[in-house]
Amino acid sequence: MTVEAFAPAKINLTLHVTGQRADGYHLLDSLVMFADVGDRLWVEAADRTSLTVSGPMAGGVPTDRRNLVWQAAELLGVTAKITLEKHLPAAAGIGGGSSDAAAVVRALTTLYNFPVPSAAVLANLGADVPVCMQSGLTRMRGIGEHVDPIGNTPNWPMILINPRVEVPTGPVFQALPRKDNPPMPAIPAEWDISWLAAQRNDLEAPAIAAQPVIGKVLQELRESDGCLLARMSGSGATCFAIYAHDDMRDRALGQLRRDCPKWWTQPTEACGVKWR
Ligand SMILES: C[C@](O)(CO)[C@H](O)COP(=O)(O)OP(=O)(O)OC[C@H]1O[C@@H](n2ccc(N)nc2=O)[C@H](O)[C@@H]1O
Ligand SMILES: Nc1ncnc2c1ncn2[C@@H]1O[C@H](COP(=O)(O)OP(=O)(O)OP(=O)(O)O)[C@@H](O)[C@H]1O
Repeated sequence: MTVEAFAPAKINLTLHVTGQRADGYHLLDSLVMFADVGDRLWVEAADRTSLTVSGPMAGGVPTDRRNLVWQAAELLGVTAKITLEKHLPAAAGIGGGSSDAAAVVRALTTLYNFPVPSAAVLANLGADVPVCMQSGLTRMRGIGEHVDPIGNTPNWPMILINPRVEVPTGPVFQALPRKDNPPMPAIPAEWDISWLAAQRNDLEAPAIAAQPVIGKVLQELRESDGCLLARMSGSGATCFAIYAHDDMRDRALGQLRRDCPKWWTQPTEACGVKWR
């Protein structure tokens, strides 16, 4: 039997870095959503593990045990034939590898009728893997192992945009001058985009220092008509923008594709259906 799985892009709507553990990992307070764009996977039981990677973003993605999907099978103690179709750019701050790993954990636990490992165990694969087991809006804390579902993601018209520079996560965290920044306040029951705009991504400044083109992406988005909020996701370089209306989003997208044809640009909305 082959189990098909969808690995949606993870978007950090906010990312507050609030401290650092003795082992160097940073404490986070982040509001996370999942988009309707992502990678596709097919998983079936096999005598030994194999991985085939295809798709428009397959270039440079490891096809051996360096790939997080391979490590996900190892964590569960099983072997599997995994086919991965990459649509998300790698090292992009939208959880590509982590979302793929979470999708394989979901597929293999379904296939073998295994219990899903705890968030603390899944975090050993990557700090973003526990949150990627969720499908709705989620508050993530600790280094990523504390996940609290908040509810459905509002249906905003959005753009995801990556200027095609890879940003490794570790060095961006290390370049952060202050580790003890304020956490997010309590999320009001009636929160909206202006509340979101008052929050932060603390990794934005060090990521822009490493890759100044991220500053240009944010400026282009913020200057586009109807843009209510533009911010970087994760450790970058992917940024998101939320628009007042679909037609404004579509106009901005058309303009960005004409002006910056080499950038990865995707219209998106919240991933409304569970993982499919
Ligand atoms: C920036 C985020 O994308 C926000 O969602 C995540 O915190 C990163 O999650 P991830 O890519 O799954 O991270 P990992 O693969 O576990 O860690 C990569 C590197 O990022 C740094 N790292 C990661 C997560 C965290 N809470 N603190 C850290 O300092 C560490 O130097 C680590 O060696
Ligand atoms: N399934 C995978 N897809 C993409 N890259 C992978 C995968 N598994 C391992 N990698 C390796 O992990 C590195 C980081 O890629 P990934 O897409 O996980 O980005 P990320 O920016 O760390 O995500 P996050 O938003 O969690 O910080 C890549 O450069 C690649 O070598």
